[in-house]
Amino acid sequence: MTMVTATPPAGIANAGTSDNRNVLLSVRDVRKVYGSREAVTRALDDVSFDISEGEFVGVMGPSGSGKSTLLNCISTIDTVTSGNIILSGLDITQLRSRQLSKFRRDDLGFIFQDANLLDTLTGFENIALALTIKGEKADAVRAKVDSTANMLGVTDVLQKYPRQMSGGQRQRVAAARAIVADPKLVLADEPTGALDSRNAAVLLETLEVLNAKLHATIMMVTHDAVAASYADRILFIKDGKLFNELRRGDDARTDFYQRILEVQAFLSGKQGDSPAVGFAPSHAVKPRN
Ligand SMILES: Nc1ncnc2c1ncn2[C@@H]1O[C@H](COP(=O)(O)OP(=O)(O)OP(=O)(O)O)[C@@H](O)[C@H]1O
Repeated sequence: MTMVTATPPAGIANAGTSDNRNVLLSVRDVRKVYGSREAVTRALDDVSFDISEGEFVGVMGPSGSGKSTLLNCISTIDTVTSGNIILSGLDITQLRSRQLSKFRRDDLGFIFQDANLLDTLTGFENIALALTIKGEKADAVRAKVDSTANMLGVTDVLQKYPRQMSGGQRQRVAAARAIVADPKLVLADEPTGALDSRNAAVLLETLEVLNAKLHATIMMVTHDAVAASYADRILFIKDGKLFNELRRGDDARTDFYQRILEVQAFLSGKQGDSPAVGFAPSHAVKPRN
């Protein structure tokens, strides 16, 4: 295991040193190349940023820009070609298989597009699984599951099986499962992708609760500007590179949403004039009047 002290990435002033909270995650000069010879894809091309403890960060970008690759490298499902990913001082690109399993189990929580609950387990059992695997005592498991379920409004479905729950309830149970073991980082991959707008809003409010009340650090990949507007900060990726960063600051969510739409429009080529070309920290992109 390699312990590394996080330093700001070279060449990008203040890149992603999000605020004065402690840095939890440092992604440093990460490159991911698929294929070889004539069929090479640089899915990630020297990507560097930090995420602070307690931050809620969205990752956006056009299809094929490298969002899933980034998430997969951070979750250690995929390996980087070069560069480092440091979580709480631990360089996770250097972990071996047993350490990797422990890291995924103890330090990460996952929320996927489809809830990925186990069909043969009740809501309670699904949420409790991570704690049970860790060997926690039954009383502690019950107390943690009950309080997390209560916080996320799924107490009523704890005895139901996933097929007996609505899509929104399944996603909230999945959110409870992601957070119950108190992971350092929650990774969400298009968590609202399979939900209608009402259930999406409930899930996003759930993520807000995880972030604000339970101080969960969340990194969420999304195509959806509404979903992204719940985050504190958005990283935009284009062609495997960090293209821009937006911070919500004190903006109302609706104002932040408008600024996100502006960058999205530019990224998809629908707007001729760049709102802020290049990776620019903080409030670089302002809404136009
Ligand atoms: N296993 C692989 N082998 C070869 N190329 C890959 C592989 N996985 C991803 N890529 C390529 O890497 C690039 C980034 O893909 P990635 O899935 O990270 O994009 P994305 O931003 O998540 O896209 P989407 O929004 O469509 O899910 C794409 O050009 C993709 O074709």
